[in-house]
Amino acid sequence: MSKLSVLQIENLVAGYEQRVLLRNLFLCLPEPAFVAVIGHNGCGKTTLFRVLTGQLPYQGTVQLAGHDLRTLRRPAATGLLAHLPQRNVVGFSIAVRELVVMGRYRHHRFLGGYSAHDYALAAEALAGVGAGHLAHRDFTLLSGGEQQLVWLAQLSLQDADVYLLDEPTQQLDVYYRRRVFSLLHRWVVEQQKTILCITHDLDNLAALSGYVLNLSRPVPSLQVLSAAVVEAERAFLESEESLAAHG
Ligand SMILES: Nc1ncnc2c1ncn2[C@@H]1O[C@H](COP(=O)(O)OP(=O)(O)OP(=O)(O)O)[C@@H](O)[C@H]1O
Repeated sequence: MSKLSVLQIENLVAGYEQRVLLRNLFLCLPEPAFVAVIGHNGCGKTTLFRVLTGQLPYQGTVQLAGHDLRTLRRPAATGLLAHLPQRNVVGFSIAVRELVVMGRYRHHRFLGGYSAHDYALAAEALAGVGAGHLAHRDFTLLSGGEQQLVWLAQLSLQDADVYLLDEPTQQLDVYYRRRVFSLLHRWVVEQQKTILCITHDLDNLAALSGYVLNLSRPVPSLQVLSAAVVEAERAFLESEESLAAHG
């Protein structure tokens, strides 16, 4: 193989005090790729993201675009990684377009305002997630689903190599759920991004191309997405056997 994997994980062990959640995980992500990270509640999906964003100590090796994760102080600031957490709260009134344009923060000069170009990109990003009409609304007054679309628009402006999304469709209705998955698919195909997306929304996965990583499996590994694979993983997650293994 001539090209380094954008994300390479070897023998990763991580968890909390008495509880190891990720045990000897190996992962070599092809680039670009869409990876659906699935598994039971509490199996360690968000914990994996906490490792990748430098919020949790771990054993083993994690390489991001050829850099040892331990040597990267702030992967987001260098454009290697962008992260959309499960809960993102804003405690003050702010216009949607002002929140979205902050996705351009790496291009922003200290004490300088955002440029007309930045705002044009923010408008484009909002339109891309189907939320162009929300640009001038107060973010804090939007519905949970509308807020989630705004976060996705902001994320798309960060222009990172690897995107980590923690249940991005959680609060969305059926139409927007499908729309978000096809948007993520476009980021992979058109912009060559690599996306790890935690989701419980198995219904939308079968139609996508990419991979699934089931962290409830005793030895999780990347599997190529297909209707048959999604059904097999659903059956595994619904089985008593898988719950017993995880309990
Ligand atoms: N700071 C912490 N200290 C101790 N235990 C924690 C801590 N954070 C999370 N946990 C526990 O670790 C387990 C895994 O949590 P994690 O958030 O990774 O699950 P998850 O797979 O993302 O689940 P869900 O699908 O419900 O979001 C849970 O049982 C959780 O209670």
